Amino acid sequence: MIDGIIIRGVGGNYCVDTGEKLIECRARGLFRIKNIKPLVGDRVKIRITEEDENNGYIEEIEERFNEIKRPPIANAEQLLIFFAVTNPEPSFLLLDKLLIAAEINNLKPVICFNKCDLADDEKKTELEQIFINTGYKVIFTSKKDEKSIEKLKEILKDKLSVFSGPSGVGKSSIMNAVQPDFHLKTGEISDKLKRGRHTTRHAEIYKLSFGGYVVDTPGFSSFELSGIGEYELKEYYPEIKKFDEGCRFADCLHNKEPNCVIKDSVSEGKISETRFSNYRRLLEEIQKAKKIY
Ligand SMILES: Nc1nc2c(ncn2[C@@H]2O[C@H](COP(=O)(O)OP(=O)(O)OP(=O)(O)O)[C@@H](O)[C@H]2O)c(=O)[nH]1
Ligand SMILES: [Zn+2]
Repeated sequence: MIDGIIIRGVGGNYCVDTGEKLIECRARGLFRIKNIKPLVGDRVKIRITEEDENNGYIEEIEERFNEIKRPPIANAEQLLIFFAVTNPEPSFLLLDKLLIAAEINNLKPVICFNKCDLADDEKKTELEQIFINTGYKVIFTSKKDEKSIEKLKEILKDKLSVFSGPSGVGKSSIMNAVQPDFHLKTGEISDKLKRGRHTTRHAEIYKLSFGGYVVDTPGFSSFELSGIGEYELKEYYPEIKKFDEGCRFADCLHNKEPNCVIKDSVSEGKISETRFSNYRRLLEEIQKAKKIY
């Protein structure tokens, strides 16, 4: 049997990349009986059919370490969270929601501020400071800056990465800068894909010539905080967790309680005001939703 990764799945046909070539596969009936549906991103073992060396059967599916829903993809490793330094201005609330989504889905987040040719060093430092003490990786890219593209390539190399972020921040441009023939490969279907991609359930990951795969997923932006409890929210803010031991109340929500050390950490600049105010907004959203139900 040969190892491979499912890179595309349409109507029960799966395209498996073995590293050497692409094999069109069907799944063994066994999976249907067990109610397992192969997913794009699945690591599989396949058997080539005797009649045709370009066709095969999926015999085994390796255990998944995660699974995202929209689009359905298994084993994604990183979430690239794209925003522009400006034009459009970044929404830090949406950015935080994407960080939480990454955490929930077991993806390593990488914050990527694109169009950095439009920002000076002061602006970049300001953006970096927002994520002080979070431990999150923050990078700056520009399609006009070859060095920044090389750095991004190192991050993407040999991993399955999901691109997320709002429209207009430059995700497609960066994909094309990372691999110029993306444009050609996706070009023919891109118009149709663009119109349909918010509703389409067909998922596909794109192979990088230097190793690794990427997928663009606008669906990830429309993320809801459903399922997170009010006391759980702070678990998704590493810098709050870092300083929250000194808080006199073990169950402090760091919102309206008096003498909260987290508020001191904010005044001291150890936690950014932007992040803290987003935390409180999300907390209020969660509390409001709780009252409705
Ligand atoms: N100055 C500057 N402009 C950029 C950069 N990257 C992209 N742009 C411009 O930003 C606009 C949007 O770029 P796209 O690549 O289409 O953005 P997108 O995130 O893929 O948008 P959707 O496809 O709608 O999700 C285009 O006019 C690009 O030329 C950059 O690094 N610097
Ligand atoms: Zn507190």
